[in-house]
Amino acid sequence: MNEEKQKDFTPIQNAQPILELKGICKYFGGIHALENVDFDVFPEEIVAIVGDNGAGKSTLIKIIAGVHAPTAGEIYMQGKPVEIASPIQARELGIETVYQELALIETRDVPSNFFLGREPTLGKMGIFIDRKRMVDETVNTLNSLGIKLPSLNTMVRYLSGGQRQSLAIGRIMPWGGKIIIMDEPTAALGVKESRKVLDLVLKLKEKECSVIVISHNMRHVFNVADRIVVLRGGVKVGERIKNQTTPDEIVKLIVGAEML
Ligand SMILES: Nc1ncnc2c1ncn2[C@@H]1O[C@H](COP(=O)(O)OP(=O)(O)OP(=O)(O)O)[C@@H](O)[C@H]1O
Repeated sequence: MNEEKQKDFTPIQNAQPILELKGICKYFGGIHALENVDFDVFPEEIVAIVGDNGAGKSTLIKIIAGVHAPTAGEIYMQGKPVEIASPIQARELGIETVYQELALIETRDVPSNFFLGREPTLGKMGIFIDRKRMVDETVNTLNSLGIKLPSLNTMVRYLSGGQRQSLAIGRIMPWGGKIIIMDEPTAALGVKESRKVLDLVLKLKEKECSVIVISHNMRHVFNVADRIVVLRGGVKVGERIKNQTTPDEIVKLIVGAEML
């Protein structure tokens, strides 16, 4: 059972959630990774999911991303029940995921990675790749997000961690996703690079996307999130509007009263 009674966490008055999860359970054999979790995302909102190791954060986003099927519970998008049976279906529903591993190809350049798996082709036969279009669209999207990379011809292996993360985020934009999921986007990044990635997260909101972000970094969470959802042992133990809470309160929810 959720430990807190549902309060009014609606960030936008009278807005309908773009995504609603109700009573989600996920069991891996005897492991209860998620137990009766309700989770909403509103339009143009950044929601942070926080919790200790093993709290169920990744499991929750994998259910939204179509990687795992829930053991029980319902999912609604714009009020309509949906089944997210695969990552492809998630994409069709407008849900895009940037995983920690980023899934970039080190030995290929920026436009090739930007268009990975959806390369535009020339002519009716569709045999030749339209490199000019790839370069133009890559430049346009990166510019519109304020992403600066040293050169488009650079192999991804020579980009910094922050530049890779920016590329991995930027390349989801042309898919037109309305909900962007990010798993620890600032993990292993320095201060300056983290700042750039956090700015990019805020930019996605300006572009009318909603963002679900997992982070262990409380400062980063408080920098970007509108709302913070806390999981502990697979249970949602709290949910706070960012402006109505403190890092201290969130940490207490993460570790639980018994640890204090
Ligand atoms: N595929 C799986 N098979 C079996 N157990 C799993 C699987 N995925 C997750 N679990 C278990 O479910 C629980 C929640 O794991 P999850 O990865 O969702 O936590 P998390 O909050 O993302 O943790 P972390 O911050 O360490 O990544 C853990 O006990 C984990 O061992």
